[in-house]
Amino acid sequence: MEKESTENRKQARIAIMELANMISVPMSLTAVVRLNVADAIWQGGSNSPLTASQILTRVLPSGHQGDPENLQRILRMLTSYGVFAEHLIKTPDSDASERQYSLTEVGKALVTDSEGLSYASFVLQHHQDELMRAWPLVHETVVDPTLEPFVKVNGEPPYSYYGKRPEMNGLMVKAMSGVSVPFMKDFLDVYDGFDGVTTLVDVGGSAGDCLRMILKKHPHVKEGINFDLPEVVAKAPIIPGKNLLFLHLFY
Ligand SMILES: C[S@@+](CC[C@H](N)C(=O)[O-])C[C@H]1O[C@@H](n2cnc3c(N)ncnc32)[C@H](O)[C@@H]1O
Repeated sequence: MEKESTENRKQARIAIMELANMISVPMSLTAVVRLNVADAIWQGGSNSPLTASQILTRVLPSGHQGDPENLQRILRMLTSYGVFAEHLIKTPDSDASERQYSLTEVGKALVTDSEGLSYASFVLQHHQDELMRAWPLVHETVVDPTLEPFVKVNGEPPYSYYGKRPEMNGLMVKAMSGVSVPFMKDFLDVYDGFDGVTTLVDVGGSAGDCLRMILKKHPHVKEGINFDLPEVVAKAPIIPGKNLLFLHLFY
């Protein structure tokens, strides 16, 4: 075995500490989403680097100063994971520099677009209390796989649980739209597999975004069927001029 004092061994110990503390990364991401930092920096496309104090003046109600030092700690953490770019700017009246932050391509995914969508809802959806409470039980799936952790802590499977809670159901639908709409835009630019299709079924189609976009791009598809759960299709908008069916499975 290698000697305890080798550089490799030291690096390995640091790696374990980093892994043990990994939760700080997604939780910091959730913090900036809750504070709406990405929209505050983006401001219609300017993406001008801002200090933590300047960001706070944009995200907090007037009269609330907040704690720029704590925000800066979160921003620095996420800078090391490529969400923000950090700029060291010399302050005019001293030799000191101040830290300013803009959005990287990764950070821009959190900016609300013209359709009110972004990846922010996906972040929030994944970090709701009900899901977070299930994570400490992952090891139990090895010992007894009959009940998934979510069911153990919440009493029923995720989708039926969401269905009874309009807020969770709405967040799930919004998270899916935020992820799928930009994906489908790129996908439809290159995919030609819908030629000859007249009826299309989207199984688990959520609010019907993918179906809506396909039907718009391919008018020869006359009928779309969004096959999803009752609470989900209830939130799906109608597509004018198209024969769109909303079906659901009772389980
Ligand atoms: C990960 S989401 C995918 C959403 C959508 N396809 C998209 O890409 O945006 C999975 C979808 O499956 C649906 N689903 C889950 N269980 C279902 C069931 N038993 N019958 C029909 N749909 C179901 C959920 O409501 C949800 O909309």
